[in-house]
Amino acid sequence: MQRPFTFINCAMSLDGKISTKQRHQVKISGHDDFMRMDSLRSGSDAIMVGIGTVLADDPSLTVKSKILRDERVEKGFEETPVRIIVDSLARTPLTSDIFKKGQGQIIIATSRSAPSFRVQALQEKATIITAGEKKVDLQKLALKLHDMGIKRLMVEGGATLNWGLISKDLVDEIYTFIGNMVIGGTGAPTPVDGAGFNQDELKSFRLESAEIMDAGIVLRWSAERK
Ligand SMILES: NC(=O)C1=CN([C@@H]2O[C@H](COP(=O)(O)OP(=O)(O)OC[C@H]3O[C@@H](n4cnc5c(N)ncnc54)[C@H](O)[C@@H]3O)[C@@H](O)[C@H]2O)C=CC1
Ligand SMILES: Nc1nc(O)c(N)c(N[C@@H]2O[C@H](COP(=O)(O)O)[C@@H](O)[C@H]2O)n1
Repeated sequence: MQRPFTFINCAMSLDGKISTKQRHQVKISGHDDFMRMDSLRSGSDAIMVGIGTVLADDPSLTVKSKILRDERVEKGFEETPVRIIVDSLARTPLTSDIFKKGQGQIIIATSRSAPSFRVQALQEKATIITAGEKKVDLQKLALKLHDMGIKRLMVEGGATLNWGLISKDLVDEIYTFIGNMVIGGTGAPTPVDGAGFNQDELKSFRLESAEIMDAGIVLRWSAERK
């Protein structure tokens, strides 16, 4: 299957949470880790998030460094990589920051269950890709994105989308920044939530590097294929 090279970047607390139990955003990364993330964004054809992250954090997903934006333009790319929201029911608010900041293509991936009036409203602002019946079929979406020229895809969560991609073997690398705070809370999201694997189904990743950064550490993992 021809699909983009796909990597997840996430930041978690030392107890393995990516936001509070109320899904409030926490500044886990420090300055250097945000710069590392910005550089990963800049080097990607597209950045993907789930609708849960849009509703919780309202990210813009733009490249923040002007130097990196200028470098992209010099190489003939848009300042902002393509931004993709995985949004089965087309719930993306029309007032989202993603529509206000940055430029370039925005893709909303929906399923056939999305109400047509919502899809029509979003069509004014984004390219709509329909894949799957009840929820977005991530394998089909990956194929379509590859056909559209997206060869390097950065995924910025959240917990449910990460599970959807990893459980379908669609992830090649994971960057995990581990920060120095404890968030706690039984219901607080972790880097990968969803249904979870059974004991005999676990996916393995190989540790490629570990670097002390800010008040924490960043790990790079690559998928071990069976
Ligand atoms: N610290 C960090 O690095 C980050 C933390 N976050 C946190 O993650 C939380 C949001 O995570 P979630 O609520 O889990 O939402 P999410 O961002 O993972 O979006 C999940 C939604 O994606 C949609 N989806 C459609 N098709 C899917 C499929 N086949 N598989 C999986 N999902 C599919 C569904 O509507 C699902 O509800 C927020 O609290 C946010 O702050 C988000 C990004 C980065
Ligand atoms: N890498 C990272 N470190 C943290 O400490 C975070 N809180 C997050 N959160 C995610 O970062 C994105 C913000 O994007 P914009 O600055 O609005 O472009 C968004 O995806 C958050 O969920 N990430």
